[in-house]
Amino acid sequence: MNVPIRSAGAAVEISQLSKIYETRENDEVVAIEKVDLRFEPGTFVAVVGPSGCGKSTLLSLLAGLTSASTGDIAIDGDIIRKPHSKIGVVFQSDLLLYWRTVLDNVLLPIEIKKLDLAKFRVRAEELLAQVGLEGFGNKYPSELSGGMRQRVAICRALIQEPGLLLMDEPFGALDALTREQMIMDMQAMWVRVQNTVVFITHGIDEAVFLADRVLVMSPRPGRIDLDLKIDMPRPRQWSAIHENKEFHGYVRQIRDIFEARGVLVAH
Ligand SMILES: Nc1ncnc2c1ncn2[C@@H]1O[C@H](COP(=O)(O)OP(=O)(O)OP(=O)(O)O)[C@@H](O)[C@H]1O
Repeated sequence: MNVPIRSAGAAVEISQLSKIYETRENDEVVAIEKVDLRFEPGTFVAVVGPSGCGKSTLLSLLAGLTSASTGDIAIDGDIIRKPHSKIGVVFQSDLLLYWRTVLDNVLLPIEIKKLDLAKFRVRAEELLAQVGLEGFGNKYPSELSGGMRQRVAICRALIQEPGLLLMDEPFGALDALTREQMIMDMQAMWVRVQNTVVFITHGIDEAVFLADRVLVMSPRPGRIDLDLKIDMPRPRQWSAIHENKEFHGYVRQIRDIFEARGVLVAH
């Protein structure tokens, strides 16, 4: 029996969310300050902002890996205080276990939760096939390229059909050509799965290319400076995007915010 690939996107409600870290010197670092956001189910949200503005903190709060200082986050009405099966996470580093095969890495969350492995094996194989890794299930991570390993990490995050997929600079460690391919594949994957995605990146171009909404965060303490709706039809073509006037208009708006804030952005 085939396990459906499409997950129902989760609704996300963030209310008055703040995170204050205490340093070893007993100083307080306000990483996120009173953020209110709502993501409709099935929205692709990209988050950009200067280094240290609190992007990873926001993601970690959404993942239930860090506790909030004030406010809360609800996923389909459930308040998140710890990791949740409706949430999948992909980090910059693939974090695969080198002694497990590709298939066993994808199935790791199922094994940990003691769910029916046989049922999820079919889904794992389908997911691998969809990201171009058909027949790679028995390989080990060391036999794969960086881009292939990151695809495996994405399959692992999707294995439980999470309504919310969190991605923290997932293509940041890849070379330029692999990154372009991954951006196109990410679009294709998301069009199929249609879950809610929060995608953190330093790349304004990949944010605008992939997202329905781009959130621009201010320098610390992180607040939302701009909430930009990206109204471009899909599928979007990476090779043609740089000739697209609408694309440039969105990129310009984001750069203007950064420049007004004195944040340097690469050209
Ligand atoms: N565990 C911690 N203890 C103290 N301060 C922290 C801790 N984690 C993060 N910070 C501080 O909180 C702020 C936000 O950090 P965060 O990693 O969320 O930023 P970021 O936008 O993801 O940065 P980058 O783009 O460089 O990855 C920074 O000033 C950072 O030094």
